[in-house]
Amino acid sequence: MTYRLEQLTVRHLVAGLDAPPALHALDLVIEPGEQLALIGPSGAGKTTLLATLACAHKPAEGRFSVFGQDPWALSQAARHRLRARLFLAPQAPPLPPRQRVVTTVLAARLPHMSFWRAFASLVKPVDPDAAHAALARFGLGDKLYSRVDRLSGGERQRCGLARLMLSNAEAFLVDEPISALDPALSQHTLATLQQEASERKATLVCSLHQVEMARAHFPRLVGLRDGRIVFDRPREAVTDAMIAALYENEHVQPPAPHPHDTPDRIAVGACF
Ligand SMILES: Nc1ncnc2c1ncn2[C@@H]1O[C@H](COP(=O)(O)OP(=O)(O)OP(=O)(O)O)[C@@H](O)[C@H]1O
Repeated sequence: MTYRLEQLTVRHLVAGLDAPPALHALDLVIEPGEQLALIGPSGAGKTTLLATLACAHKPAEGRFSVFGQDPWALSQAARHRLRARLFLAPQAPPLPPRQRVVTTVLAARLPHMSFWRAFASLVKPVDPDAAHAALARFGLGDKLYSRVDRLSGGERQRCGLARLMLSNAEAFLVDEPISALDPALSQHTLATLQQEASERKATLVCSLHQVEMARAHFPRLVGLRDGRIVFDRPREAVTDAMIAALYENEHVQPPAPHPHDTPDRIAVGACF
């Protein structure tokens, strides 16, 4: 299996001290090639869970295995090798602003290169065709030689996903990949990610705020709230009532009308 979490609790460090748990006693098993969406309100723990699956957070309690190994029982070098089999795509990828897109995308291959080849590739991209092909899958083929800081937020997000295409990862951990995209691009982007994962038989775990997209695209939905798994079901078994309960009381109240925005005032204003 790809992941096994048993009673896993994760805390962030705040000012050097343990904060209250961001994830509480999670039990989760993810098989190779599975595609699942993490949904839940803001602060539910989706990003923390993805980072934990990427071996970026050491759990405080419980048992955790990736490809049958406990990463935190391994040497640092072995854990590094294990991490190279995983790819975490953050919502806002930290891409070097002054770099060309081609160099940034090809950086996905750095963990698998020798030091000198990696160094040389930073000076002169070694395989621009591969970078172009990966970018083209997200509609960004024409941005190959653009500077990263000239990309829009949505383009930067897709640039991060193009990196994923060039990695050798066996598990894709993708955090809100469509948060900066319009509906048509969102559909295309999710379909591209899912197709790549299927072809490689890679595991795909994707957090989404767009619940209907999650229900439409993913066969398994995991609902998180307050750091706990509220449900973990095939999509057919997830009802509207379960979704409503997951997000209950999470709606932000609309702001009170401004005293000057009364209909009278608007009508008067409209005369000018
Ligand atoms: N670096 C951090 N340091 C301290 N606490 C953190 C840190 N990152 C997240 N948290 C806390 O952990 C909890 C889970 O946050 P997380 O970012 O995982 O939620 P999320 O479901 O991804 O939220 P969103 O949908 O808003 O991105 C929250 O209470 C959050 O305040």
